[in-house]
Amino acid sequence: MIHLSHVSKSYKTSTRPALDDVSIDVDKGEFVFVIGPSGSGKSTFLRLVLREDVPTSGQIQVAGKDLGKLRRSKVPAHRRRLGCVFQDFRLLTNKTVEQNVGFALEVIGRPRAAIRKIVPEVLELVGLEGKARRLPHELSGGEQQRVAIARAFVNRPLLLLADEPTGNLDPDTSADIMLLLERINRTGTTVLMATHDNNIVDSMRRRVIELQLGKVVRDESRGVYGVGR
Ligand SMILES: Nc1ncnc2c1ncn2[C@@H]1O[C@H](COP(=O)(O)OP(=O)(O)OP(=O)(O)O)[C@@H](O)[C@H]1O
Repeated sequence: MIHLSHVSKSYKTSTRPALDDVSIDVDKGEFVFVIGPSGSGKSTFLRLVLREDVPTSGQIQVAGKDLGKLRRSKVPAHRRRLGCVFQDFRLLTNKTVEQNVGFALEVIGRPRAAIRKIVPEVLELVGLEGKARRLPHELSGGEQQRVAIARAFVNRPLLLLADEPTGNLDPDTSADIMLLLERINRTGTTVLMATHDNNIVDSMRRRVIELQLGKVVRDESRGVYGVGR
């Protein structure tokens, strides 16, 4: 699903590379945590997979596509095949829950009748039935993240990228969000999640890729966050 081969990324204004000769393979259906201290390159990794930025050297393939060969005009289509969830939810504040989710279908040209059918199904999946008409500010943080997950998942993406999705949530709400991401993973969607949350990583025992100063220092199946961090 994701294949990185000797990928390095240097930002113009930085002295050391944000990613330094990183080679990683993630298979379809895996659930992978990307951990590491602040500045270790986690977000950079996710941004390269999303093709929000390009590597300085090395090759990246996502879902069979070589991103280095992807024409600029095909980048939006590539991004739409992936789902993304962020720490700060990034909902459209003036749109209701159902409009936020429906919008993801509108932009890919799904007919109105299909949108009317699919949106309630996805809202039920994330446990937000009954809240479709609310605006984001009328929801708790955990509910807002559920909307963001519903929006990311409504196109049934092959891959869901989550950058610190529980970063703004309390432990109980975070655990609920993780149950939801697990459920999405069980549908066959590959999940790649950057996190600082040691409790979540330790309780889920999934693959852990640890970055330090832009290098992979650990890649373990059924890993833990690590001692003393
Ligand atoms: N747009 C940018 N321009 C210059 N340097 C950048 C840019 N984005 C990130 N960096 C640098 O690249 C390195 C990796 O940053 P990145 O955001 O990928 O780390 P991270 O592991 O996601 O950190 P955090 O956990 O704090 O989100 C850092 O040294 C950072 O300062």
